[in-house]
Amino acid sequence: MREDFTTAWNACTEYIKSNINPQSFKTWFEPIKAVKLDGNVLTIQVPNKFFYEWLEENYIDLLKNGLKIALGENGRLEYQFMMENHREVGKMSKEKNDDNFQKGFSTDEIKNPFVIPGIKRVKFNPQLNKNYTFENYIEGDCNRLARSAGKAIADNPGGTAFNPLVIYGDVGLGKTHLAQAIGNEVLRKFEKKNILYVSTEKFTNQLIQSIKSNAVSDFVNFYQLIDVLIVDDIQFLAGKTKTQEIFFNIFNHLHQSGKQIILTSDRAPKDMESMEDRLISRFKWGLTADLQIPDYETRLAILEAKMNKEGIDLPGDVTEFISFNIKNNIRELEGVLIQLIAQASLNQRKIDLMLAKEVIQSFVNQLNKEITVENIKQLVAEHFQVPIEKLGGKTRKRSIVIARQLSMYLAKNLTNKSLKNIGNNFGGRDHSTVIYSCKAVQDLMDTDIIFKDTVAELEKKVQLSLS
Ligand SMILES: Nc1ncnc2c1ncn2[C@@H]1O[C@H](COP(=O)(O)OP(=O)(O)OP(=O)(O)O)[C@@H](O)[C@H]1O
Repeated sequence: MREDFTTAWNACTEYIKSNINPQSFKTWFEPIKAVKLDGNVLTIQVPNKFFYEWLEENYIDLLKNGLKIALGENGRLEYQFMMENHREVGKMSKEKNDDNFQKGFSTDEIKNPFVIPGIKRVKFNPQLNKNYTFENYIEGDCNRLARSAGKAIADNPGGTAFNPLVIYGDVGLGKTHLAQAIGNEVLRKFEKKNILYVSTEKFTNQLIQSIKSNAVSDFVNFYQLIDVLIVDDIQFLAGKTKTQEIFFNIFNHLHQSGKQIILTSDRAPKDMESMEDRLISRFKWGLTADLQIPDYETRLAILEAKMNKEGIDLPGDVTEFISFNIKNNIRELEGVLIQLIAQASLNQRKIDLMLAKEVIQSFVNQLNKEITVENIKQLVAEHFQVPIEKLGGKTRKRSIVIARQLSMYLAKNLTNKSLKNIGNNFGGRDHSTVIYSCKAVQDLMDTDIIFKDTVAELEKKVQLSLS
């Protein structure tokens, strides 16, 4: 007597066969084997995960009806993936459980609790780092546009004009954090969506492996099932013609299907070399948002947020000193904090300005050794938002005159330069002009309390820039 599961599956496929064309039946149902019937749960074996996804997307009603005929109203279906056919693909990565692509195709006996009715889609592991969220992504002028576009996407993935969202910026400015925060937020809000974060390097390696094992279409199909695809560091696609071509196809498919694409890069699409024009033009379809170097206040806020997370408290002058001196890379800002904590606990040292200076020395080579007139001019020009060269010029515009006089005042009080030398640094002015400027600043400080605060703030900034 034939086994029950074969009988049940035959009854099911009998119905399916009479309702689809022979070619589709041959392609999608002949390779399936029934392997078990447990009560009203029929287990079938399919060649791979993609196969399963395809059945779910395209033939679910047929399967439901067929199963009803074979097992009655309460019939349920469970899936197993075949192992034998996928050894090749299974070799794709040595890391275990690291990679969806590998997992989807190679895991021995993934059982999908595929229940009819009320079918659930199999979820990939999105490969997201849970620590990267919007809550701990501090907002500043440097990232406002990218951050708010990211939030809009997280509310409506694939449904905004920001598709793709290309986030670009220098090393360590938070591209990965922001891209993953979007992924985590989508995951939280839309539990059913398939999200995947992948680095360009991993994407390329997967592709190479799939070419070797003759499974490129499986690779493409896998990526085409994703609802929110996040690809990090796409500048590494440069010069990789085949990877660009496949990525182009995946991009088009996802975009046309209203799926969200988020890309990060260390440069703007227009500056990407050795990249096909058709890809670059697609990168420009949505929004390209850059991350700039955060200003002092934002760096301080980021540092304080990290301290909160670590549960530590540093003296104000230390946090100010770090934030002032580590300007270009937030990863370095965190690095200094970690070093400080490590030094303090390993060497039993108190965290103070002295230790902070030592630690920072190992991160930044170009700490200022002494206050220079040039430093002062730079800080004052930044503060008043005037071009630095105007400080040495002839302009009599009030904001520039004040910035110029204040720079001279600070140079006289904070450096040991002579009046003549200071004057030379301001377009060859003579020593009496420097004296006059210092007096003008002093008078203004005596009458304008806000100006006095500004001078104190700038003095502090100049001193913080000292190592
Ligand atoms: N606005 C921010 N608020 C809080 N933390 C931030 C912010 N921006 C960056 N960081 C932190 O700085 C570190 C570096 O960020 P991230 O790895 O995202 O940078 P990246 O731009 O992707 O760097 P790379 O170019 O090296 O890939 C991370 O730990 C991240 O959490």
